[in-house]
This record gives sequence, structure tokens and C-alpha cells, in this order.
Amino acid sequence: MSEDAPEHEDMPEGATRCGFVALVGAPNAGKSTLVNQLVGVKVSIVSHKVQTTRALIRGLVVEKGAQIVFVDTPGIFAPKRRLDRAMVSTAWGGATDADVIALLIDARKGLDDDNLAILDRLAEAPRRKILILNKIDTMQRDKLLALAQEAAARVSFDRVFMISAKTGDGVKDIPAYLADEMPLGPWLYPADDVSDLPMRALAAEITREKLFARLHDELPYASTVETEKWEVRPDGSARVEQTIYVERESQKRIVIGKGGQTVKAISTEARKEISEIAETTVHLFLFVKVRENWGDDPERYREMGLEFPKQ
Ligand SMILES: Nc1nc2c(ncn2[C@@H]2O[C@H](COP(=O)(O)OP(=O)(O)OP(=O)(O)O)[C@@H](O)[C@H]2O)c(=O)[nH]1
Repeated sequence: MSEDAPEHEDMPEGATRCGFVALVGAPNAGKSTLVNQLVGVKVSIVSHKVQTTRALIRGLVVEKGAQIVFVDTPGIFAPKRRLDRAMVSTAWGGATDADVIALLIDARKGLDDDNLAILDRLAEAPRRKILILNKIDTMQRDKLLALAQEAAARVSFDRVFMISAKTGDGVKDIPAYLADEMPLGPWLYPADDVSDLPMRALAAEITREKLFARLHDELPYASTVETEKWEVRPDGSARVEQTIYVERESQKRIVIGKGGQTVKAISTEARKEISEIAETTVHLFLFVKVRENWGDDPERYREMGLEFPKQ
């Protein structure tokens, strides 16, 4: 990552560019949808529930000889617990390390308190910044222009994009622009990688998504899924073992369900999707365990790649 803003030098023959773009935005702005749209593969989990993104997930896009590494930051929100503070700290850490910070705003919401707080913070960051107004499929154009002006009055953006992450409208312009902004340097990832997120973590996110789709009213947000084992068999299929961690015995019973029905249904759904993404047959084994005070255990969020917040 470069300390200085990249210069617009002519590309020597055979030279490559590579850089980091931090996607910053309020929960539900559409960051995961945008990363998925950019990368073309489901690398980060989209959900109607806010704060789905629990760790930094990168999507790689190659454009005009430049490798652009998108850092999908967790939603910036008012942190209460230690875990939440760690997530926010990680999000801003990722943003200030990046070559370009991309602020994604749900245009429908406009400059609400969340977005104003982010803009204030962004104004201080000594980085190139772009503004992406998302969800234009739900809005009229004149309102978008007014919103862009309002945001630009607070933060100096190098460029403003108006897109629909959902339909893909306008999305291609973003990597086309960013490719020229990346500093000269070798690619950091193999050419055909779409994500440096290991398959294990992706599989855990998929199961977690299925778990919450069923039980979002009954489970605390802190429940997690970990992939303990990913074993490729001689026939190419994979034996995958995952543990669902909950905070209390009562929650364990809910996840398991009557006669194991609930966990079985979650497993069936998750197995289908993991198989599709892994492009092989997956045999999924789910275990449910109680881990108390999960949300306050520093070891847990260190394992997830989260930083300690600077107090
Ligand atoms: N109409 C419309 N909906 C969108 C668009 N982009 C995203 N959404 C929806 O907005 C919701 C939130 O999208 P996500 O991609 O999960 O948002 P996020 O910013 O990654 O959220 P966190 O991971 O929780 O921070 C989902 O229901 C998406 O389908 C868009 O361009 N148009």
C-alpha cells in the first residue's frame, strides 16, 4: 500500500498496478451487494439483517492491468460491546490504510445521522476519496444530484458515481476509474483468485446466513459458525465439519429443534450453497455448542481478524 497518492505516470511496458480500496458505508448501504457485483462471485454475504459483515473480506477485480483489492468493511455503527467496537476500529483501520476510500451511501436514505457521522470522519482521512450513491433504481435523478452536492460540500471527493449495486447499473465505471488510481506495483494475489477469503470462512458465513434466516428472532447476533474441518476426499467431494456456537443451553435447543429438525434444515440449505460455490459435492456435518460470554472474549475477535480498538 502506498503512503502517497498514486501519480498518473505513464505505465512502463509490462508494469502492473495494485492497490486497496476500502468500502465504507452505513449498515445496509449495499457494500456486500456491490462487492459481489464487482467480483461476480458471492464473496460476501448479503442479508436483510444489518451488520452481516463480521470481518474484512476482499474481492479482487482485475481491470486494465491493475489488480484492485476491495476491502469490504463492516458497517460503521455506534459500538456498544467490545466486539462491536473492535469491528468499527477494524473498519476505520482498513479505510485509512487504503489507497482510495469509497463511501457508499444508500441514496434513498440520504444524509441521515449515520451518513453525516461517516462524512465527518472521512473529511479527516488523508486519502483519495470517491462517493458512490447506491440504489439509484429507487430514486429520481434530480434528487441524486442534490444529494451528491450536499455530500461534496462536506468532503472533497475525487469522483462521484451513481449506481445500482442490485441491477449493476453504472457499476462498471468504478473499476474502470480505480484502475488508473492504483499505485504501480506487482499484483498481490494470484491472477485467478476472486477472493483471499478462504473457502472455510465463506462456508461458515453461508451456514450463518441460513441459521439467521431461520432463527433471527431467537438468536443473539453474537452466535457464530466456524468451519473446523475441510477434508477433500479421493473422489473430489469434501467432508466439511462446522460448529454453531451459541451463548446458552436454551439457544442450543432452539438451533437443534425438535428431533434435530431445525439444524437438519439449516444443514441442507447450507450444504446446497456451499457445494455450488465449492463446485463439488459437500458432505456437511453441523455441531452445536455453547460458548458463554462470547461477545466479550478478546480471543474470539482476534481469530476473526479484528483489531483491538484504540481506547
Ligand atoms: N433497490 C436496491 N436495493 C439494494 C441495492 N444494493 C443493495 N440493495 C439491498 O440493500 C440491502 C443491504 O445490502 P447489503 O449489500 O447487505 O448491505 P451492506 O452495506 O453490505 O450491509 P452490512 O454488511 O450489514 O454492512 C439488501 O437487501 C440489498 O438487496 C440497490 O442498488 N438497489
